[in-house]
Amino acid sequence: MRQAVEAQVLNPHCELGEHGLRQILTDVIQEVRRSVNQDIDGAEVLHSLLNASWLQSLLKVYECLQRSLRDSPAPALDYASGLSLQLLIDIRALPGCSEDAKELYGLLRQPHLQALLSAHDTVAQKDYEPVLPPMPDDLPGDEEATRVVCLVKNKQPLGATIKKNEITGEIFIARVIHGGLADRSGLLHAGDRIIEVNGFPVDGLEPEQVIQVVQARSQGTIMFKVIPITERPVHNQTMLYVRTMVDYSPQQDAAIPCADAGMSFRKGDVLEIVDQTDALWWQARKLPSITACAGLVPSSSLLKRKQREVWWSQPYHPHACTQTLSTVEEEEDMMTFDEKCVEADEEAFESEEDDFCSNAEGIYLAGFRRSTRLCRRQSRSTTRPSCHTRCPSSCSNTLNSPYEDVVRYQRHPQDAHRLIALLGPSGVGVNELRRRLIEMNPNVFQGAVPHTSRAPKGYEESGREYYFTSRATFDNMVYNNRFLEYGEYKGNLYGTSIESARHVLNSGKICIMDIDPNAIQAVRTHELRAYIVYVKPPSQERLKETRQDSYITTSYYTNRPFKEEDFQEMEEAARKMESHFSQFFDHVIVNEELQDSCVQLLTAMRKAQDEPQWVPASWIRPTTT
Ligand SMILES: Nc1ncnc2c1ncn2[C@@H]1O[C@H](COP(=O)(O)OP(=O)(O)OP(=O)(O)O)[C@@H](O)[C@H]1O
Repeated sequence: MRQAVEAQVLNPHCELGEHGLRQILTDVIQEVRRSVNQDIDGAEVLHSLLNASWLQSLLKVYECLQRSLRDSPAPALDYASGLSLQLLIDIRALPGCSEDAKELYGLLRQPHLQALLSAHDTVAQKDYEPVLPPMPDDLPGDEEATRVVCLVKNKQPLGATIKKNEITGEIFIARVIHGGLADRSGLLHAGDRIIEVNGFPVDGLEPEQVIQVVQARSQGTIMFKVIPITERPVHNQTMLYVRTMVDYSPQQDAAIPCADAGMSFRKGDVLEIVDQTDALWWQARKLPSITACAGLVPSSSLLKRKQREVWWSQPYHPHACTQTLSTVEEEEDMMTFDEKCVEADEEAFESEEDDFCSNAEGIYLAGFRRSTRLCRRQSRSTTRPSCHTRCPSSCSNTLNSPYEDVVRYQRHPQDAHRLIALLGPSGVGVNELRRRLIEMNPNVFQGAVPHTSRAPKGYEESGREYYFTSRATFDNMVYNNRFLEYGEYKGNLYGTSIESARHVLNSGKICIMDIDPNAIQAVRTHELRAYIVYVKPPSQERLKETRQDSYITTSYYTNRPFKEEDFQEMEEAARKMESHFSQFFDHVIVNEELQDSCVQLLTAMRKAQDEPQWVPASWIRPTTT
């Protein structure tokens, strides 16, 4: 009896159709998922859910079902359309019929009424019930021991992997993919033993042969006879969201149980981990998710292991680890049911150009010092670093872990603003954009005032152009990890301190800084909650067109127009920056037209402060390491 009921549930004729209950349920799930992803205020979610039209429809369906269960309505007759036909014949045969009879004749002939009566008869005769495939004759007497599961396959994969017990030759379901057909049926589980597929006994077959049997029917009903696993493990899955720190391609991973069930990702993608039961292979969805079906991804420990292996094999290409993922021993015998699957001297600069400029209202654009920028550039061009960054305690963890735990975060209007950190290859326009933004909105944006060990000039004021400190004090601040980044240029020390950024944020303004990529980790902290904007150069052609009247800051005393090789250098530097750090970019602006880029930057700023964003979980739940 139970087998028959399960088989009925899976039969396509029993479904309510594309726009029926199933569709409503799918909409509900999507809607709830969207709301959860948005992480908006709980009351708001509840209110919109309760008001939603799909929920009303669902409740109506539920009430009708309840009423029908309670009243068990029985049809007065199940041949209403036949009766109406008889009536039509009788009325037509009447010698002189009344106006009422004529009206009744006209009504009964209406196609809508005939369709209604026909539908009535179908329901009354229970003609809608599924036509099941005949039950196998040789079902064992012990009804509980086996289960017959009919799945209606509509070109989509079945979403399960299988494995063979090499000693007994028995075939088992290895895993069921979340959201796949098998999972949605709720009738197949990891550990179930498959006895037959479409009437073919599968014991002793190779997994590939089982797959061939399944593939023989790409559409329609597929019948499995299984012995359900006796004790299904109970897993209390916690919702986990991660940002990927590496690229992954299942097609290049020989160890994945089933490449077709795998999910590729690029660094920076946010994944929802829906299943962590397997220590090696997790199931995940990429956000924002458009498919309900999850995919296999390596677990954190497995991915770390893969990274280490590549590190050892290619010690001079630290970032190649993410491209060639290979060796890990796996369930060799794992197969899927699916298609193909088997499981400068600053003085000179300053006198020449107002690098440190103030506008008519006396707005000081701190942090634009050429010396700091040149010190950074010098650091990049020499093997001996002259520019250093602070590494917070969580930094090494983030760098080592292929997945960073993230949560949805929206800044509370009363909280300090998030720091905005701009970065990009030298010459792309980071400082130009920052300068324009501050000049346009001096009450909203402000730079962090840098520190220097050099002596102040006559017109300079400490805390305005720079914080002037002695070398010993500067060294002490370095020792105490108080700089986000610092470096030496022409014998003087320059740096931006955490306190300086904090000072701007505490004043209620948005602190906007340009940083070296190596300082990303230093600003991605619980306190500063940096929003990283990467300024990307456009194509070489567009660079040539847009930078015709622009001047590059060189390490010499004068600026000069851009040359072809500057653009090439910029492109190369951008490529490297993206390949090493793109996972940390919250927003990317391709700096073609300055005006457009400014607007884009302003929009990004607003989003960063006012809209929910994925941020490291440690910002919300700070660790005490
Ligand atoms: N979209 C653009 N169109 C035309 N010129 C631009 C554009 N963006 C920036 N520039 C110009 O390019 C030059 C270099 O820009 P900027 O000084 O901002 O570079 P940067 O990214 O800060 O690099 P660095 O820190 O090495 O100086 C400036 O003259 C600036 O006005």
